[in-house]
Amino acid sequence: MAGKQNSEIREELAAADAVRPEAFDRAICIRGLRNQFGDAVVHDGLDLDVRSGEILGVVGGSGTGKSVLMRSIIGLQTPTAGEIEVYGKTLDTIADEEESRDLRRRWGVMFQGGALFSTLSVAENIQVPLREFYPRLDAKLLDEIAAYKVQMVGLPPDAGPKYPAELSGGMVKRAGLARALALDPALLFLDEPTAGLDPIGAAKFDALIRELADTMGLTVFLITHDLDTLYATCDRVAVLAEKRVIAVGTIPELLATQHPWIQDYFNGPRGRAAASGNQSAKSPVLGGDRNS
Ligand SMILES: Nc1ncnc2c1ncn2[C@@H]1O[C@H](COP(=O)(O)OP(=O)(O)OP(=O)(O)O)[C@@H](O)[C@H]1O
Repeated sequence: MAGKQNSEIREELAAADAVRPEAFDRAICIRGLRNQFGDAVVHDGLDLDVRSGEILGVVGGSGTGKSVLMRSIIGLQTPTAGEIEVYGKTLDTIADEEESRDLRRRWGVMFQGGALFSTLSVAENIQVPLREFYPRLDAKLLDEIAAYKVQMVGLPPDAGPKYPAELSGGMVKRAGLARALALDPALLFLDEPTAGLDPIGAAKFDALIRELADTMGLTVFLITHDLDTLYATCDRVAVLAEKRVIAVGTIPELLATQHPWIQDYFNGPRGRAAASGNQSAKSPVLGGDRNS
């Protein structure tokens, strides 16, 4: 019976491909975005394209609206004005609930700090989006998928039954990533994934993101303050300042611009240290101590 249900679900999935990410050169297209809270204008005339298959780093000073931008894209924040398309669809104008669900299951989100449910085990956390989108999946398959995701992010198998409070900071991040990957998304949003990790743990996490993105063909929207992460993982970087994206490109391209914030950011002492560290450790080592 369970097998029949699961095969039916797979057939439904194949049939319900209203959104086909592989058909789009640009995963995300934003034009004229404005976000305003009371008198405070956070974004004004913000344009940004995220290319399919790239890891795009998003940087900017504190309060420049990186998280608000991410929340706007995934529909948690209704913009004051402007247009946001994800795989050619605009979330707030999709009338059909099925189509909206189809779009939302194409992305996974890892919020700042992991945002795991503290009363659920790691495996149960991973199963939350699966239960939401596929309520008829049976318990055995849910457990199998959770175990696979645990392995995929480099957690030991015994991490599945553990609760977030029993995990190290690095393991919490990996569990958050596993949950974000639960639905096999095409698009992954990461909000400061390495914040709070020690440099070795952060480097391992960077390598994990790069490896997963390459093997799964993911498009990644990655908010970070971590210069090492930019050098280790990102194909391009978008810079938020002056209420919009002032520049987007590879790090060498950004370095060629004369904008003072960009120069301070990449050519300041930390930027130079990250650049030289990137030269001497081009490919951080995967694996090793999986507790970090
Ligand atoms: N729901 C809200 N209501 C009012 N103001 C908000 C709301 N959400 C965000 N803001 C404001 O929008 C601005 C941008 O916030 P956001 O969290 O996007 O910044 P950020 O660039 O991600 O900052 P950080 O790097 O410090 O995380 C801040 O001034 C914040 O106080």
